[in-house]
Amino acid sequence: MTTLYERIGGAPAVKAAVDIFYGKVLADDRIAHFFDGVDMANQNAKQRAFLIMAFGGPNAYTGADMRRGHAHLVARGLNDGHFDAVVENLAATLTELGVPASDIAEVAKIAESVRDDVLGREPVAA
Ligand code: HEM
Repeated sequence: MTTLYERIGGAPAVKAAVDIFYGKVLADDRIAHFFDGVDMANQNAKQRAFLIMAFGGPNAYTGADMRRGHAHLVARGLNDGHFDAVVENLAATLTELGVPASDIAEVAKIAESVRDDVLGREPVAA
């Protein structure tokens, strides 16, 4: 049984998606300002880590890391609308790369699983 990460194309797909995704994020006035002053040398590694996690691939991050990694952004007002914008840009990137809608839906679900951690709040009861 192939994993979502493998189906999407594994590491080469991540590589292809990084530039498209990052270009979209930086062109998006809703969220570009969060990346002001972020170390560009680190950005590529960060984007890769982001995408591998979103594709359900092997990653070294936990929910606690996601809280720590975004706490300074929450302090700057990071909210659900910003999170939605990132997921939207990710879905648009994958659509451009020809990923089927069913797989994109699964990626969005994985992103949802870290929403409360990224936004620094306790999980809301379903
Ligand atoms: C599915 C949701 C998300 C995932 C999986 C994710 C993943 C990551 C990862 C792995 C890092 C690197 C952490 C580290 O090692 O330092 C990171 C940092 C970062 N994330 Fe996210 N992220 C998500 C949502 C967001 C959102 C919604 C925004 C803003 C709109 C955002 C903006 C940033 C920025 C600016 C950094 C770099 C911070 C810095 O270097 O100062 N992320 N993210």
